[in-house]
Amino acid sequence: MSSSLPTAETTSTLLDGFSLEMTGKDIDELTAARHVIPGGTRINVTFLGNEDLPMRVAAANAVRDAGLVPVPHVSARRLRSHEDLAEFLSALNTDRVFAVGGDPATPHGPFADALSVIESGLLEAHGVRSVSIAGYPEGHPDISDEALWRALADKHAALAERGLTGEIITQFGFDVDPVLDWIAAIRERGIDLPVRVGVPGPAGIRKLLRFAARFGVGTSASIARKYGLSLTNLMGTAGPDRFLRTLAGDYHPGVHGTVRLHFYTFGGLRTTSEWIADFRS
Ligand SMILES: NC(=O)C1=CN([C@@H]2O[C@H](COP(=O)(O)OP(=O)(O)OC[C@H]3O[C@@H](n4cnc5c(N)ncnc54)[C@H](O)[C@@H]3O)[C@@H](O)[C@H]2O)C=CC1
Ligand SMILES: Nc1nc(=O)c2c([nH]1)NC[C@@H]1CN(c3ccc(C(=O)N[C@@H](CCC(=O)O)C(=O)O)cc3)CN21
Repeated sequence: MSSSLPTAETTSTLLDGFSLEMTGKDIDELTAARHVIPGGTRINVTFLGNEDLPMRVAAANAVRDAGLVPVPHVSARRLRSHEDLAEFLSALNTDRVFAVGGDPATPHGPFADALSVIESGLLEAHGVRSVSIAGYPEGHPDISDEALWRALADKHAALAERGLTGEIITQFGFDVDPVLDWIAAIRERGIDLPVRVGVPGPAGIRKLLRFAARFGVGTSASIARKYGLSLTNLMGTAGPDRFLRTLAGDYHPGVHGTVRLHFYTFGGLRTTSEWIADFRS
């Protein structure tokens, strides 16, 4: 892909409609960040092992009370039963969710993958109208590319059959090239869902490398250099400015279709929100 220089306009357009992510423990962060987050911004709320239902519902309600749009995660493998899912959805009272497989190596209940949550019918039965699904430009450490491609096609078809709108949220990464190559590949496979490119929010280099290692995200020396991650000065911080400029420069609507941004905040919802406000100004 020929790298072209991004204009301020293409970079700003790319940032339109960006979404953020928080965990159930980040409500104070949300309150602190509220003044720099545009009204109506979507905020994904994680579904992690160290959170419980009341925490997840409280976080989603805090997002709504702040005039923002919660997108609660539903981690298939962490659900203990159909009732567990039904109880969660009725407590959330949300019209959109992010349905994701979940990190447990073995499912805690009847759902082994996001497709089975979609096919349960429980989402639309509880008022959900839009379902985000996960995407892996760089593959997944424990799942074959073939399984990921098949699951993506099955989820895309299942959403269409059920009249549910959707989008794809990609795993964060530090290298734009595999992201745009992957988006071009899904378009060739007829998957036209909007793609929210996962972007690491600004954070300490040590923290970025720790989460990259935890989630199987590539941080080779060449990728680190491209991103501006110094692997020697681990005391420093790094933001996604180069990543976003490269993405804006190499993005072609005719090839890649609708692309937006999803910022993973790693506990830094306020830092990320302020960084985005500065980057846009
Ligand atoms: N923001 C987030 O929370 C994100 C989480 N993930 C993680 O990526 C993995 C896959 O998620 P999806 O793309 O929604 O997959 P999926 O639910 O569509 O499943 C795709 C295929 O991988 C298998 N699979 C799913 N999770 C697995 C796991 N933890 N270990 C082994 N096999 C698994 C499924 O059985 C299925 O065959 C999950 O572990 C998920 O937690 C990925 C991206 C972002
Ligand atoms: N495979 C996979 N599983 C995931 O759960 C996952 C991904 N990928 N991709 C990116 C997002 C980011 N995720 C997370 C998970 C936990 C924290 C977390 O523990 N945050 C702490 C503070 C962070 C710190 O300071 O270390 C918090 O309190 O929010 C953050 C992001 C979950 N996500």
